Amino acid sequence: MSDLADKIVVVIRKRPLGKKELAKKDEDIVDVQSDQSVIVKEVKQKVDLTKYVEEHMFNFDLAFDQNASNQQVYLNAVRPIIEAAFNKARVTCFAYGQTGSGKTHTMLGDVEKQIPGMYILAANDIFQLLQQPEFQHLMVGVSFFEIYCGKLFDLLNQRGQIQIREDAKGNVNLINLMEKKVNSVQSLMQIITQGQTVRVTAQNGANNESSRSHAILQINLRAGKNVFGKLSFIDLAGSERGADVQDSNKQTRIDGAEINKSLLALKECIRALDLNKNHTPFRGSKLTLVLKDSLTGNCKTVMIGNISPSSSSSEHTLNTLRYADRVKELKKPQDKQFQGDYIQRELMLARQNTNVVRKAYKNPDDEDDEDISCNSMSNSFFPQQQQQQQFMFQQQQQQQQQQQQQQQQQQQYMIQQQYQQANSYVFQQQQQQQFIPQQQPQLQQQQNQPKLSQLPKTSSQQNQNNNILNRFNLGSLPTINGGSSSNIMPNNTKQYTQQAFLQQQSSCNSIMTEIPQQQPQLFQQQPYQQNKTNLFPQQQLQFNQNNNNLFQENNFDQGYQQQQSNQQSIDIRQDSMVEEELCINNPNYFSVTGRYSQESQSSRQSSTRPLQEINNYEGTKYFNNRSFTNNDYQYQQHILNEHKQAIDKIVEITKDEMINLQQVQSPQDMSQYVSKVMFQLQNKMDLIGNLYQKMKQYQKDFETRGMPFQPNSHTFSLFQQDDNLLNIDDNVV
Ligand SMILES: Nc1ncnc2c1ncn2[C@@H]1O[C@H](COP(=O)(O)OP(=O)(O)OP(=O)(O)O)[C@@H](O)[C@H]1O
Repeated sequence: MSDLADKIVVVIRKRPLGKKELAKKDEDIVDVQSDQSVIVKEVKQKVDLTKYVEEHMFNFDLAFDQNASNQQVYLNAVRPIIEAAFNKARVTCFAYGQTGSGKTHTMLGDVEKQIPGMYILAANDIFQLLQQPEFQHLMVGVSFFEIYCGKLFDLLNQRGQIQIREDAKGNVNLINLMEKKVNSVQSLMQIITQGQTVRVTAQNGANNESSRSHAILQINLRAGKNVFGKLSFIDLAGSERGADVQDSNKQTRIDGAEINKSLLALKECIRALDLNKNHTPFRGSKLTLVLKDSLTGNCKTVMIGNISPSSSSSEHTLNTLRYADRVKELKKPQDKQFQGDYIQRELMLARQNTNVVRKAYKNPDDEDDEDISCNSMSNSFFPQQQQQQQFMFQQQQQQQQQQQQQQQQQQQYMIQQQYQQANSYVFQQQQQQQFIPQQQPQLQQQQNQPKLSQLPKTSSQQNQNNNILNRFNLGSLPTINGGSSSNIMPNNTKQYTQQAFLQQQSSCNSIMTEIPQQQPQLFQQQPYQQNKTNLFPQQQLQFNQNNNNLFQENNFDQGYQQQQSNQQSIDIRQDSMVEEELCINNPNYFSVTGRYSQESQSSRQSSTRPLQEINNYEGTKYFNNRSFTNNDYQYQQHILNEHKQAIDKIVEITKDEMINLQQVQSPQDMSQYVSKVMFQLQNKMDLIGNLYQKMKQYQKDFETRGMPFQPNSHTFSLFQQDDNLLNIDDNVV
C-alpha cells in the first residue's frame, strides 16, 4: 500500500444512512473496518430464493466511516495538497460517486447545517499561508465552470460557453473563461455561491440535474501573470449517469456516453500519472484535457470516493469502490503477473473476483453467521459458471501461494546480494556525496518553505476571513499553525447566504478585478505565433497547400462526413485535426529521421523528402512511382491512430460486456443483460464498420497513387517514435 506522499491518494468516504433510507428500512451494508479497509456486504439470492452475502473487501490509502466530519477528511487527505500548491505544484481534489453519495456535501459542505466543505477549509488555509512573507507577492484568481455534455460553461460569466484549444506546444487554453481576483475567504465564498446559483438556475431552465455535469473550481496562485501554484476542486457528475446509455431518450443517452467517456478517461490519466508514464491520454475527454496541466509534472491528486451505505445502492457502491481500486491497482503487487500485456490484464480483471467471500445471509432474527463455501452454491442457476468460479478461485489461491514463495525467495536473494555488494557500494556512495553540495541549496530552499504547522496564527486579514468562517461550524479544526479554531462561533448561515446573494452583483464587481483568462494565454501565445510565422513561413505555406491538395485529391473527408451524425466521432475528428496542426507546426516533427530537427531553415522549405534519401530505406521497392511525402506520412499516421482509438473503444466495450456477463445471477437478469449486450454489440459493429470503410479508402488511395498500403518497417519505426505527438496510448501498442 502506498502512502500519502504519493502523487495520487485515494480516499473512500462513507456517508450515514439518510432519512428516506432509514424509513425504507434499508440496511447498512458498508463496514469501514480500519482507516484503510472497506467491506461491502452484498446480499444476493439463489434460484431457490435463499439469500446469501458476498463480502467484497477493498483497501485504500484512507477510509472514513459515517462519523467522519468534513474537517477530518480535509485534515487527513486534502490539507497536504494545499501545502504542495505553495511548493509550486498543480493539485487536484475530486469527489467521485453516485448521485446522492455525498460529493457536494464533501466539497461544498452544508450551508444550512453550517458545515464547511473542502472549498472553504482549503480557502481558509490558503489565505493564512498567503500572509507568509515568502508568499505575499502572490495573488489569488478563481474560476468556476462546469462541463456538461462535452461543453464547458462559465459559472462566473452567465454560463457563457468556453472554448477549449490546445496549441502546438501542448498548452491547453480555455478561451473566454473568467478568472476573478479574490483577497479573502469571504470573497471566495461569494464567488462560489454566485457560481452555484448560476448552476442551479441553469439546471432548472434546461431541466437538468447537478449530477449530470462536472463542476470545476480552480484557484490559481499567481505571481504576476504566471501561475505559481494551482488548485482544482472537482465535484464530478454522478458516476451512475454513465449507465444512462440505455435510456430511451436520445439526449440522455448522449449525456450518459459523455459522462462515461470522461470518467474512464480520468481514470486512465490518473493511472498513467501514478505510474509516471511518459504519455497520458488527456484527449480522451474534455475533462481530462482541461486538467492536463494538473495531471502532469509537479502535481498531486486526491480522489475522494463517496459511497452510500444503503443496501439499495450496493451496485453503485461497488462500482465506485472498483473504480477507486482501479485508479491505483497497477501499483499493487498482485497485478505484477499481468503487467506484460495490457489488454490481457484489462480483460482478465473483469473476470477476477479475488476479494470476495461468500457467507450465509444473516437475518436480523437469526443468530448464526456461518461461512459458506463455493461448493454450497451448486444449486445455483448457473452450475457451470459456479464450477468455473470455483476453479478460478482455486487457481488464484495456488497462484497467490506460488507468488508468496517466489517473493520470499526473491527477498532472500536480495538480502544476500545486498550483503555481498555492501563493500563496493561504500566507495560509490562516497563519490556520490561529493555531488550533494550542489543539490543542497535546492533542498534547503524546499526545507525553508513554511510547513502548515509553522504558520503564525492571526492577523487583520485572518480576522476578516473569520467573518465568513463564523458562519460555519469549524468545530475542533486545528488552524494552520496547529492551534484550534474552536472559538469560531456558529452564526445564522441563512442570513449569510441571503447577504451573499444580494451582495453578489455589487460586491463582486466592485471588490474583485475581473481578469479574463485569455489575456495571459494571449500573452503566452504571442511568442509562439511569432515563431510559427517567422521560422518557417514558406514551408508552412507549402505544407498547408500540400495538405489541401492531398485532402481534396483523395477526398479524405469522405470518411469523416459519414460520421457527422455521431457526436463522438466529431470529437475524434477535431482531436485529430489538432494533432495534424501539432505535427505540422512542431519543429521537431521530422526529428524521427535524426536529420530534419538539426537542419537549417532553408533545407526545411521543401515538404518532400528527396527520392534518393527514401531509396536508402528498407522497402524502397514500394516507392518507385513517386517520393514519399509528408502528407503520405500524416495520412498513414492518421489511419494508424484511428485504428488504435477503435481498439481502445472496443476493449472498453468488451470489458463492459464481461462485467455484464458476470452480473447475470438469475433468469430475471436476462432481459436487462440482453438489451445491454445488444447495445454494446451494435456499438462495436459501428466502430468496426467505420474502421473497415476507412481502411478500404486508404487502400484505394494508395493503390491508385502507386503507393504501398502496407506500411514497411521504416514507416513503422516512424510511427512508433512519434507516439507522443500522435497521442496514441502506448499501453495498447
Ligand atoms: N458525510 C455526510 N454526513 C451527513 N450527511 C451527508 C453526508 N454526506 C452526504 N450527506 C447528505 O446526503 C445527501 C446527498 O448528499 P449530496 O447532495 O452531497 O450528494 P451528491 O453526491 O453531491 O449528489 P449529486 O450528484 O446529486 O450532486 C444530502 O442531504 C447530504 O446532506
